[in-house]
Amino acid sequence: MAAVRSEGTFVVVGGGIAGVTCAEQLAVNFPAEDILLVTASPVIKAVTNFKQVSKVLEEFDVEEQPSTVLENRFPNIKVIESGVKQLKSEEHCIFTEDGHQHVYKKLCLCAGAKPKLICEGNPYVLGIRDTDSAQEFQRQLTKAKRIMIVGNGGIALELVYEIEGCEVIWAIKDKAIGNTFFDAGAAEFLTSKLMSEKSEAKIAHRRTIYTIEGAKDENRSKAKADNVGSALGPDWHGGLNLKGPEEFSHSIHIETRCEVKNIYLQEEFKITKKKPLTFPKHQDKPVTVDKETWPVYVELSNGKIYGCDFIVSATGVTPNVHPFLHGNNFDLGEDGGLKVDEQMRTSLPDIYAAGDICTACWQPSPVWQQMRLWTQARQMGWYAAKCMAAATSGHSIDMDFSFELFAHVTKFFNYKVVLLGKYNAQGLGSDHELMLRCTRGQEYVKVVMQNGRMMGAVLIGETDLEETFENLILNQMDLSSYGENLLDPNIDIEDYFD
Ligand SMILES: Cc1cc2nc3c(=O)[nH]c(=O)nc-3n(C[C@H](O)[C@H](O)[C@H](O)COP(=O)(O)OP(=O)(O)OC[C@H]3O[C@@H](n4cnc5c(N)ncnc54)[C@H](O)[C@@H]3O)c2cc1C
Ligand SMILES: NC(=O)C1=CN([C@@H]2O[C@H](COP(=O)(O)OP(=O)(O)OC[C@H]3O[C@@H](n4cnc5c(N)ncnc54)[C@H](O)[C@@H]3O)[C@@H](O)[C@H]2O)C=CC1
Repeated sequence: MAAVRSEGTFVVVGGGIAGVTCAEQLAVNFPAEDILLVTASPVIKAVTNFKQVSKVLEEFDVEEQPSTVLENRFPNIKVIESGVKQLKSEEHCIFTEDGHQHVYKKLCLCAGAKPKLICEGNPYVLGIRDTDSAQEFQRQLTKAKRIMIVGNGGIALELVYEIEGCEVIWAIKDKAIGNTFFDAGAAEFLTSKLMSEKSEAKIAHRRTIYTIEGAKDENRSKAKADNVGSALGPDWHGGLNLKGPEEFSHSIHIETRCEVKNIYLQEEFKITKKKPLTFPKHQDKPVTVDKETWPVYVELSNGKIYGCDFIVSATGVTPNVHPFLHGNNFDLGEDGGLKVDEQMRTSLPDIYAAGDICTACWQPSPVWQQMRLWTQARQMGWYAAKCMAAATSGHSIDMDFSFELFAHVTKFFNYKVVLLGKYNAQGLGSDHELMLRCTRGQEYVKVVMQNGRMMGAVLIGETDLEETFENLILNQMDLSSYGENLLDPNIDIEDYFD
């Protein structure tokens, strides 16, 4: 097919939250110009029901929409559903799979990230990123008696809570669950919730088993995708039936402080003649999975070997910089993302980046850090468009307020979770203090203090403290004189600081 050369002005690559937000904002700024949104996925992600909860905290839904919906809302946006196969930055041009090329005045790369799998190319190792990979996971789960989940971040936390009717072996490197979001205290609070709520269970006759290898209370309570689609987000599992074939609700066994050493397929395993561990012995085991053989065996660094039906690698993401950016001399961050400065510019002229693909390399506010999250993808996409617009008229703009304070609101184990600032004392060294308030089964409040100032907070449950704490972190007021009263449940802290 003959190449068609279009003279686009602003080109955005990626139909996820970062790319769509960037294109929308460019369309508003330049109503008389065409904005090209080039995306490999057949649907785009749109932010709906946006709510600014407080100065920095925001909540919104995310909808998959056909690209025509976006084009109808913004007549100057043209969506091209085709993957970019090559960028020629010196020629200010991208080449798409459909044989076309598009010249840009300014380009914003928002191609997201892909799962960083523990073992690439192994058909028994699944990553979850987009709708297709989530559906493939669901399909395989319906037949699975036991799976292994590797990783201790957002996806793993959500999966262990949602999966029913299938034994789950959860292998984590750390000694407590949820290391990307929580410290050991919060992890324990959540663990007890998982044990109690799930055992009381949605359906009374179902039984839950929960064991943590190496933890103090070792006993249970009774209680393949190509990854070109956009990343899933809040409530991604809501529409999926995450149910295995068995009749119990939960059966989770956690192996702490270990990594995957080897993965053997059934045939390889027979040759090595290793003896698999059976599921840890306990009296109320709800099901006996007396299979002699499993499709795949996982050897952990603690020497244990588990057979299972498949493995979910929930082990983080890698920015999508290959292969289409190959041959361009981008500066990359340590995590492999495109380095961007405080104006969202990459190291190459007229090329910006936003969302999961980029690595923020500006001097951040003392209470902000990058995390590859939905909210940051939206904020970066919006801000990148503003920067592109300003640069077009020869200006630069001040960093957007949303980068002043890290703020994330989400849900884990059915609890509202708010994370603010240096919520895990990230980068503060030993020079900090923690204050805690915890009511089992109800709320967990932790604040991180340094020199009498609040630097971060973890709020689990309906604490109603987010707005006040957000202000206290932002204004860096000296709180030394309040001491522990700060978390006294009998003091209405909102009134205190009004
Ligand atoms: C299972 C799961 C649950 C999550 N839950 C949450 C949550 O609860 N809260 C939260 O804040 N965050 C959550 N996240 C993270 C969040 O989804 C991402 O941080 C965010 O969606 C990233 O947006 P993005 O636009 O940068 O990238 P993506 O959404 O990955 O979009 C990238 C886009 O680029 C396109 N693309 C890729 N390569 C090319 C190419 N060569 N040519 C053209 N187009 C290309 C893709 O088709 C896609 O449209 C979750 C992620 C996952 C995987
Ligand atoms: N509610 C929320 O906010 C959610 C956010 N997300 C986001 O989606 C993205 C993908 O999620 P996750 O894959 O869970 O990434 P993640 O970054 O949240 O967690 C990755 C986990 O894998 C572990 N890990 C990394 N390499 C490993 C290895 N080789 N062996 C064992 N463990 C290893 C890390 O220690 C970490 O616990 C992340 O950006 C995450 O923040 C995902 C789900 C929910």
